[in-house]
Amino acid sequence: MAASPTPVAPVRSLDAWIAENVELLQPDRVVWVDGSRGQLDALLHEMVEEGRIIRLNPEHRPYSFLARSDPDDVARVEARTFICSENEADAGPTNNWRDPDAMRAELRDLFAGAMRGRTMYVVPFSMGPVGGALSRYGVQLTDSAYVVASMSIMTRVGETVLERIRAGARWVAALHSVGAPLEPGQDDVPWPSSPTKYICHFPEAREIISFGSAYGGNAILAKKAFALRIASVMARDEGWLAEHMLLLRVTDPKGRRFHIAAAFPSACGKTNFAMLRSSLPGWEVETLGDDIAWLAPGSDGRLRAINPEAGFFGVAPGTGYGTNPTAIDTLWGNTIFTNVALRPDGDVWWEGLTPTPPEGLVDWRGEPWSPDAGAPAAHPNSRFCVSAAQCPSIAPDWDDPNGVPIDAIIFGGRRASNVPLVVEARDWEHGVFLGATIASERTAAAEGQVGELRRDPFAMLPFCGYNMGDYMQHWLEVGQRLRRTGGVPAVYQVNWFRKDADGSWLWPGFSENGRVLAWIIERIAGEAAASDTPLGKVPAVGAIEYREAGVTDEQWQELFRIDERALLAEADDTAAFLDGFGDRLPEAVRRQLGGLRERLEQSAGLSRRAVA
Ligand SMILES: Nc1nc2c(ncn2[C@@H]2O[C@H](COP(=O)(O)OP(=O)(O)OP(=O)(O)O)[C@@H](O)[C@H]2O)c(=O)[nH]1
Ligand SMILES: O=C([O-])CC(=O)C(=O)O
Ligand SMILES: [Mn+2]
Repeated sequence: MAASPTPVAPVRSLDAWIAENVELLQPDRVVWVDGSRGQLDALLHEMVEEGRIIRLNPEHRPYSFLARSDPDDVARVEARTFICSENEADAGPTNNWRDPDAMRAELRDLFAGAMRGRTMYVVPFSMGPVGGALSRYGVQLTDSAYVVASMSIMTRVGETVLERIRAGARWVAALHSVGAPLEPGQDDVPWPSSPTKYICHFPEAREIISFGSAYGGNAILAKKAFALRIASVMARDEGWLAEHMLLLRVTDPKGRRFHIAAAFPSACGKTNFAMLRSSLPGWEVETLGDDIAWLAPGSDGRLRAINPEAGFFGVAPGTGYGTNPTAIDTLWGNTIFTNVALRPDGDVWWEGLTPTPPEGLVDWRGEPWSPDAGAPAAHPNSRFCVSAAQCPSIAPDWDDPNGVPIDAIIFGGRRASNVPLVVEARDWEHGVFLGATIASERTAAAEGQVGELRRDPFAMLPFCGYNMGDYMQHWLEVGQRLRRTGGVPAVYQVNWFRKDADGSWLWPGFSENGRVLAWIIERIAGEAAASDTPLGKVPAVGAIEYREAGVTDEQWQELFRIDERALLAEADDTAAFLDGFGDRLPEAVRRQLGGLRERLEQSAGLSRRAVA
């Protein structure tokens, strides 16, 4: 039998891979994306003409567009996301696994003829500045013009990358189809997609195959699929870290500069923190990245980080002048919005942009909307896609290929109870434990029940390309290596989302998070006081001026209240979660849990005695 063309054969050469996929997918035409403004302009114009996107009123929002997705294609589909490693154990208990050969066979059937009636775009892209030591290349084939336009904003696309690949640089193969071929005479829809969805990763082959969705994290394959899932495997093999982290530089009133990387789960505040305007005078934050960081021990012995992306794919709802003015100033134009509401004047709106909605809105589905509709006008996971360079707080050297040296790593999550506003880890091993045991309430960033508490280790639950137990071990090893050179960053845990008994936020968040950042920096500089708790060190009395943030003494106490009984119950839950990793769980993580339980028991005993 003649070898059938397959999207899944080991990649021989770029041209052979494309030729095989053209034969299998049968697109009407193939277009190479060259990264030029002219080509992107023409593509966007064509999409407007075809009714796929709406051009916003240029008087309000120049060169900006609104895309409305299929109502069944609005978020990442974690249940349809697979790590197809050769051994199931290498995917680990937190990933869906499929046998790579079986998966490839199934995908081959799905992809046969999948691009009939459509254009196959060839998108060569670089994660990180082209030519940078930490940068990596990829090529995405896609039949979605929306994905091409988004990739052009989110990554460095085009000729310069292609030259590197032609010169022999390694690259990741990323195949994508919306899975909606057009038969002759068949009418198209604005957002083609398929009810059958597969987001598949082949870690050993460094390959991605995505079918059926055009939504961000499922389809802009440079982002979650490459820069996190495949890159985390590369990082494991090569001794670095690929993380779901924002990157920022903070300059204190004395003019000293510090660099922070922070991992919060999806829709838990990375973009907002990366663009922080601190309420504390004299503290300046510059943005380096808002979602993904690649970190590697540098020749200077420190952990250095780059933002591999070139744009922001940010959550719209909740973004307003009162919360994130920098983001609002970033979005003045040149932006692709997805699933936000449309105003009658041709501009956009979403919940939180202004305190009250304007009259005459059209909702994200394209239906007339009024405040009594009983559902938000913008989808809770509606997004903006805009170039990083357009952000007023972007650091002038944000795309330095050598990255920045990291002083502190912060882990966060969305927790109504139990987790204090801020905690300092006792050391790196304790910090790894804090990262490994993050739990967070589910958000609209993925399909599923919003609000449900789940474990999200390192904010990487949906993004780790291998066994999460091995991943914890890898973190411990990177720390050991940095310790030898004196470059271990400090580690902190934050929680902006603790609530009181009535369900109101205890902490105002946003610009007031600058007070927490200042305490962290002063700790690193050896200038701020802390007190010990069973969870780690917290700000000493007077170390943070919370009253200036409008927080009462009672609220402050509640923000740091340690409920030993609830925390011991959570520790039991943590033990059950960690047991799931079996012999892949590092001993150090188990030891940390033991230490936490001991400290909590002791503290509970002390308070019992105090009461008696
Ligand atoms: N209450 C409160 N809400 C916040 C805070 N920071 C961010 N949010 C809200 O949380 C939501 C998500 O915030 P983002 O900054 O977009 O989250 P992200 O981590 O960048 O999300 P992804 O792009 O999904 O990875 C938005 O609705 C924000 O308004 C905060 O300090 N307090
Ligand atoms: O991947 C997406 O669709 C957006 C994102 O940043 C996340 O979910 O963390
Ligand atoms: Mn994200």
